[in-house]
Amino acid sequence: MKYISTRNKENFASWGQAIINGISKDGGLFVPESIPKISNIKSLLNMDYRELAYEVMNKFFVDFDKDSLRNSIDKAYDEKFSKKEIAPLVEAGDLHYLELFHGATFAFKDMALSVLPYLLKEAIKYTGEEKEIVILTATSGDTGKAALENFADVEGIKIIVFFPEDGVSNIQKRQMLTQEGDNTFVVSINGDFDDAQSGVKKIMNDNRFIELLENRDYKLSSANSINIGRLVPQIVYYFYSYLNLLKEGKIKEDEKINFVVPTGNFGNILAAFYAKEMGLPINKLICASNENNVLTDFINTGTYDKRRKLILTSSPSMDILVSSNLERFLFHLSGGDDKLIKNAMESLEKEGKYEVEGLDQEDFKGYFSTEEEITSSINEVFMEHNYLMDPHTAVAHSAYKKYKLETKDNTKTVIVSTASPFKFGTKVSNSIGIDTKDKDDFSIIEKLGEMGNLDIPNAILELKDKKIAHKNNCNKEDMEKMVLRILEIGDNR
Ligand SMILES: N[C@@H](CCOP(=O)(O)O)C(=O)O
Repeated sequence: MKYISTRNKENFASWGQAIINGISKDGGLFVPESIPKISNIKSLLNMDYRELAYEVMNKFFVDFDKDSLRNSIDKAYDEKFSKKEIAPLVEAGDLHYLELFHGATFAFKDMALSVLPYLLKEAIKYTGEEKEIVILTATSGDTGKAALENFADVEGIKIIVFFPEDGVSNIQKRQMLTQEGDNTFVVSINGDFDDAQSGVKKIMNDNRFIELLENRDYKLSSANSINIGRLVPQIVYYFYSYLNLLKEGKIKEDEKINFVVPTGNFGNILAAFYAKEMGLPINKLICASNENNVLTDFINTGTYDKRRKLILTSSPSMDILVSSNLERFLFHLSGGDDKLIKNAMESLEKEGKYEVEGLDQEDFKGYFSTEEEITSSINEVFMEHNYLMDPHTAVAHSAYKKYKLETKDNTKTVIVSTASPFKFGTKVSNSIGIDTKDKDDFSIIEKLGEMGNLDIPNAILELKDKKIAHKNNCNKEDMEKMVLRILEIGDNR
């Protein structure tokens, strides 16, 4: 199977090149030339997470050596995950929560980033790439730590993470700044997530910079969801949760279900779209945003307009105005119209907006949640069902309530639960009535654990005494210089 660029179908890559490059040289994103199908979903019923991951990923990476793929999956989804199911489905009231935060860094990013290092290593073998890989990552909190943790000490790979100095939670920041591993580098930037993400994309498309690095035997790659190697593993848990409902007799064969996905960069919900296209019976995909509601507006009007101020919210992983993966979605929806995508992306770059007409977005619904609504969702679900949600999951819960009110749809619904409440202790605590005034992050978390009757993960408790290992900071304009400094390359251009 070939991977083609959303901005020029003539630019294509093998799975290995697509994973190593992360992004196409024309600035587009790699997509599979056709989305593979799984015709007999029921035949997957008794598979565990690893077996299912193999079935799904093998469809996308067809000429990946089969044993190596199985091996990569087995090594990725092991005891790093604290639940044997890897992605448990928890029932609370009439909803099911697909918990994707039981990996090493307590956010859904572990679902793909625990396997990406293995995929990348295999891609290096497959393509014969000889340069040292330098992974650039932009993060608003969760991706950064998951990428650092999973790539730490991987031979032949360096990882540099850029995060907005004031745009992540205290725990997320501490998780990143205390990261060990000689190949890991963390840089806070004086700017927001969009600055970090556009800075990384700019670097990855700067031919002179790439040449400078290549002359020093470095090759750039990405651990963000612009990399197709991030998206394919995320498709698995949509199948897994559906099959769980089926196995438990909660739905009948072929019965359609809804997923509500809190999303900023549109990667998680795009993975759900791929699952649907592969044949998973999905009714509606409900796209949940926080007050940075560009996606809600786009789904409701067909106009994508980033000309607004980025709002710092209690769900920082979604504080994004340029949602990268929408580009892939539009490409598929338009039947692969690369000209349309190129024009739309140019218009976004130059004018800050684009419009698309006549694309059938029927399967998607979009809603956003305010801070007050997030608070009341966390409170309501805790008081009624004793279930504690993090603010991102609460965004999804609150979006679902609006959907339900508007449509009266009774389809069985899964809320995609993307992070542990302990990463966002203050907001969650305040929402359930814990007084956090003058308390430090760790005493807040302890109280939250008590109230919620939940074990606090050791890796979170240990953050308190861990040494700060990274102190780099730069202006958003100086990200290239920072990369050169980290790689100890002089710039004589
Ligand atoms: N949600 C983000 C922003 C980057 O998203 P990604 O899925 O493209 O890596 C984060 O947690 O950093």
